[in-house]
Amino acid sequence: MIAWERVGEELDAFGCAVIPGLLALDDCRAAAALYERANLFRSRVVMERHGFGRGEYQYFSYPLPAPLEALRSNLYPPLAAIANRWQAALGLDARFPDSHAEYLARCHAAGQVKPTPLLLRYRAGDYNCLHQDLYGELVFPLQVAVLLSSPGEDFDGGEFVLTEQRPRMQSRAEVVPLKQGDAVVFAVNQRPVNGTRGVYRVAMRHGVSRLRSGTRHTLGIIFHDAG
Ligand SMILES: O=C(O)CCC(=O)C(=O)O
Ligand SMILES: [Fe+2]
Repeated sequence: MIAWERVGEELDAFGCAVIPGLLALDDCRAAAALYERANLFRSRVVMERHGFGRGEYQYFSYPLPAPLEALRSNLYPPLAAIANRWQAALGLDARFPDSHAEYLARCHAAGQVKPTPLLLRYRAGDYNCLHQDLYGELVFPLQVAVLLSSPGEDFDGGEFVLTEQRPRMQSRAEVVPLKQGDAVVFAVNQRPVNGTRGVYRVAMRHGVSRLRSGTRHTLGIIFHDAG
């Protein structure tokens, strides 16, 4: 069982929350091994070629592997409830539908048809520059990354980091400690913050610090599709 109430509170307070042990260790190993199965993916990105960092990732093709499809659609409804709370706090009228199938139908109708779940692979010296996974007008405001490798065992360094850009203020950084199988839920872009003079928005970015040794795999679950 996922403690969604705590996850929601931490997202409200910090823009990120950990779900401990979202995947069992066997499932982590199985998911990381998919990286070698080129036929499962629609494209491969070598980060250095684009100035995104160092390391690589691949976007899955549709149909997604069944466990990934299930994870994406099962995580969506509780996250949509949080996202809708954020929409209200920001004074925005649009609401996210209850099911991921409905949300994807909206993405597809808007021309965002390409699947966005991805597997990432980092080796010694690799890193992922601070970024936002925006792929078109439709943006689901929360996303999930699952650490598939074991820190201190499979790799060292390579920490998940977030920054929060506050209006006319200095940025705040957050390092998220993860164990193998843990997931981090975080804001894709903007989130509401309660200030003394009402709600204001901050913009988040995420990335990964330099790997000191070993190999690190992650599974990224993004809920909007790409144009
Ligand atoms: O490797 C990571 O921990 C971050 C992956 C990432 O950028 C993502 O899932 O969008
Ligand atoms: Fe990302």
